[in-house]
Amino acid sequence: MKALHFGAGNIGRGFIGLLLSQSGYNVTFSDVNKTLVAALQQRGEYTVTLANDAQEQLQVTGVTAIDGTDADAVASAVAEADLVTTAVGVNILKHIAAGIARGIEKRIANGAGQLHIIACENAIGGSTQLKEHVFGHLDEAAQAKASEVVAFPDAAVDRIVPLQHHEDPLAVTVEPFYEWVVDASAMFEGYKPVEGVHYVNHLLPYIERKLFTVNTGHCAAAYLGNLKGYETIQQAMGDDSIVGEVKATLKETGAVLVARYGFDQAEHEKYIEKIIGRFRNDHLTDEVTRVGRSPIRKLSPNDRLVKPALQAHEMGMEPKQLAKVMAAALYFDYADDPESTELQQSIKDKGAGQTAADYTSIPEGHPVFALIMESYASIADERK
Ligand SMILES: NC(=O)C1=CN([C@@H]2O[C@H](COP(=O)(O)OP(=O)(O)OC[C@H]3O[C@@H](n4cnc5c(N)ncnc54)[C@H](O)[C@@H]3O)[C@@H](O)[C@H]2O)C=CC1
Ligand SMILES: O=P(O)(O)OC[C@H]1O[C@](O)(CO)[C@@H](O)[C@@H]1O
Repeated sequence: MKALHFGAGNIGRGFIGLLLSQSGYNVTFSDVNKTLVAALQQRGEYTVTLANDAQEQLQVTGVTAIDGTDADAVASAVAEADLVTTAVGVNILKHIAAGIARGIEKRIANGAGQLHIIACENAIGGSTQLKEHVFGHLDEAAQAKASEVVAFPDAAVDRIVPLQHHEDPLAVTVEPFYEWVVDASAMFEGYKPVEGVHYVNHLLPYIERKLFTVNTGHCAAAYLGNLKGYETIQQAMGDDSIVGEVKATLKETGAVLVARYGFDQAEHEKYIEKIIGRFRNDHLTDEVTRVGRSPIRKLSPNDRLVKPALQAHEMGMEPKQLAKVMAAALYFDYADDPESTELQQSIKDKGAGQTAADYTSIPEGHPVFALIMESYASIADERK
């Protein structure tokens, strides 16, 4: 069985590629990073290390790679694959869509079998977004055919994989925990399950629980830690006041999740405690600049801060702590992150209020907007 995975980065090698390989797939990675592609082609294997006391090592074999900029190679790989997955970043999905569309056309012409394409990104409806990009490259007749033979089930993926600092470009150290949940209701009947994947018929509670707990909590630690000058999440989580603020943030999202989806309160509290323990894993070094990366994406309306804050407001709560994290995100100033530089430039040009309104889409005058600006002003006072 052949799997094609877009993105041979940290999640690609350390999570999705590993699980696919363990399920018996020969994995081909498509990536634009020439170093990674050449190393995968030459060696055909790599090592995943689990960040625990035992430092257990898992060997991933039978892998190779193609150059993601080679349109013919990408289309052929899509045409021949039994499963396609991605972990490139949700904003990159539009860039891989044309190659996937050409591959689908080839599959249709060859009479190839059904195909699942699963985007493993931190976003609600990642595969659905990818489908829209792909279908934008197909004419009406091809779209109709593609709908019969290609499905795009949405997914939630959870495993902390920090930036890697090894001599070997393929080596990857990952936290032991993982969760990969896939929407089975969008899959063709008789699909072959991937070992370790949890298939569910209603994905929304899982993706929102994950995004609004793991990702909201993690970025809270990053943005609040950054304000205090910490360089890593581990340092930030060594500060009791930050841990208190992360917990207060997750209390707000937790209230929304429990009310919306009927999660058991005590179980949800255990889920939060487990996640706080994962953030603290001292076998990992996770830079706040990685976890806070892409602040514009993180401040966008459908993401981990704005969405639960507006849901909380609609339910009659006052999401003060989520607003504080959004305000802290506006102070995330990291020159190597293009979204951070864009955000800082916007604050210089238009002011923090207009910037917050533009990127969060929360209108000025909305009570949550007022909370963000109150926090922004008190952070400014503290920094004087
Ligand atoms: N690292 C983590 O802890 C987690 C990350 N995620 C999500 O997984 C996705 C990937 O994240 P990471 O692996 O951390 O990022 P990464 O930066 O390590 O990997 C992304 C890879 O995609 C490649 N890429 C970029 N453009 C491409 C293109 N046009 N075609 C093919 N490959 C391309 C890059 O060269 C890179 O190797 C993101 O959506 C992220 O939100 C989800 C859960 C955990
Ligand atoms: O690109 P993003 O959304 O920051 O993704 C990385 C995040 O996902 C996580 O791995 C959680 O699954 C966190 O480590 C990290 O904060």
